Amino acid sequence: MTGGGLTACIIRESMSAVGVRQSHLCLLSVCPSLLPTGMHLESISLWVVVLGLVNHLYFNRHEPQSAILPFVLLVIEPPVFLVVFGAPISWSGSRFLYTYVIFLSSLSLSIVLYRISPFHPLAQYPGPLISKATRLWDLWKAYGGRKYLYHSRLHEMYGPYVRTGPNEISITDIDAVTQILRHGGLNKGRYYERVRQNDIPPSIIHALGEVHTAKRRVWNRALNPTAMHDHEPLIAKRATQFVSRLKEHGTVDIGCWLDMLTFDIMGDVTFGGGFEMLREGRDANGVGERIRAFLTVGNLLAQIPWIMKPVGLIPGVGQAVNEFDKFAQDLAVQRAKNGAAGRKDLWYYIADEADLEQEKPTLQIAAADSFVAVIAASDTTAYTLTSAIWLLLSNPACYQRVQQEIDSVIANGDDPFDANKHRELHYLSGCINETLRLHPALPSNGGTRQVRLEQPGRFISGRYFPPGTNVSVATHSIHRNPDYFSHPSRFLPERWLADSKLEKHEPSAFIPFSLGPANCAGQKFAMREMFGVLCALFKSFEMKFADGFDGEEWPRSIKEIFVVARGSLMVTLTPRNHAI
Ligand code: HEM
Repeated sequence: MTGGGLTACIIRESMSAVGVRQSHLCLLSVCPSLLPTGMHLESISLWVVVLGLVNHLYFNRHEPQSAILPFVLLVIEPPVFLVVFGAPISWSGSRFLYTYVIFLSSLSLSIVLYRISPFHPLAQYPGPLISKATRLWDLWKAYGGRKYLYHSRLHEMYGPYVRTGPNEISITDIDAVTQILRHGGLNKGRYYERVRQNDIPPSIIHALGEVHTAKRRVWNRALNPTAMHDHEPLIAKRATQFVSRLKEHGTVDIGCWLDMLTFDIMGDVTFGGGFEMLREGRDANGVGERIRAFLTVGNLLAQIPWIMKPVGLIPGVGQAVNEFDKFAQDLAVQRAKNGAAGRKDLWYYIADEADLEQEKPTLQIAAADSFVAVIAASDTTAYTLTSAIWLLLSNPACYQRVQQEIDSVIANGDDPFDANKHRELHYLSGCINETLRLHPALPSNGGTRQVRLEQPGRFISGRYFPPGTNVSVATHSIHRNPDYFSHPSRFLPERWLADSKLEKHEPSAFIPFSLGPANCAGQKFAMREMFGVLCALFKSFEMKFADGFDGEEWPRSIKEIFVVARGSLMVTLTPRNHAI
């Protein structure tokens, strides 16, 4: 064996020992005999460029599951290459550095040129050059919480199909969106992978295929009309407490109080109680903070799924996620210990306490799913209610009309939570729909869907989506598309009334709860809650923006973090003589 061959052999062995698979070593097995002996810097540079191109070719076909392997390879390849192919060991550090620069430059350049070239499989889709070249641009927009607004502007410029990443298309064509989300459409993509990569069991949000179907069966049972009989009194009880707590204050951040209300409701409905934020007047356990930290970090990491694992290992970054998981586990353990408190809460169904499923979930799995109820139901509903109040206060004529309607349907002393009365509140229904249209709680419908890399490409609405394409459903843009709704940016609750005169109104383009088998499991619950809370508020108070509060500024505080985070909405409440 020659000296170079022996070195290569040692390196191969030691790399195998640290877990680098044989197939990856092929990157290093460019035959030494091809190289001239006693190579000069120039000829080495050429071969390092080739090494960069070989890496691109390899990773282009084998998308990394995590950045750890590519990172290790990128760090060790240039020095290994030099040693294997006989560069003098006496070479100075600056020459090694030079080799790295050449290697990384050739690799990056080749990636970028390919992505923006006409040879890329998504080349036919229009979009900004920077988005075609790198995901870092979208990551930056997501960091500011305004990615959905940026995508909306791109759709106005480029049309219904926009390339928003090297392998990502954002879509506003509702025919395509329906095909993507319905049965047989596209699976949830790598955005949802954080949990799938870890030891944490997937919740309903992350699960795919049969696992999802089984979970969804349980959720449907937990929120069906019979189960709702148990949940509804809890909503009414908390909403009544909410009103009486508000009466103790003249001016409040209504968004913050709505957060506390929805968390308390979901604490009761899911775990038989435990948060008591309304009583304390604050989020004493930091539940909301933990959820928002978890969603913010998760949403950013998910923009580039393969960096999730290594970045998650950085202290502080993974901490938000881990703390959150532990918190969910603690609540589950507590509830399992306390029992059902005489009522069938969501835990009763999710943990299958009635033994209806073939396989009973472990405590860890049930904890993951039941905490989804708190995440999925609280911020979404609180944000929609806050937006409804903001939109009504910003449109005084609509405010007057909805108040008159509620007063005429729900007489003083009547139950504002009566579902039969809610069915008569057509204008209020229009206000809620219009809020969901203009301010969808998941502005990008959650994460991306994907044509999986290992599957054949798909034709959707007559267009080809090659394997590996991520597809983003731009709910916010769809809802504000003039092809689907007349005066799309205006708050016009009457567009939802039977006698509406507005020319364009496309109900199939109204998707705040998503579509298909993974649509919102709690849609009816959310509607019941929002009708009840708004009726209780309008019967109890006159509302106006607090003195000195700039109502027009509030929308600028809205940030997408999968769901939505937003700033304070200061409102002055004056009790009415319409006691509930
Ligand atoms: C205004 C309030 C709400 C809105 C706008 C909303 C919207 C959505 C959307 C868009 C999704 C799809 C997410 C994705 O594909 O990643 C979703 C999923 C889900 N939502 Fe809601 N939601 C609301 C309230 C609720 C409530 C109150 C509950 C429970 C009581 C709930 C439970 C769920 C669950 C369990 C899922 C996952 C469904 C599945 O994967 O099969 N949501 N929601």
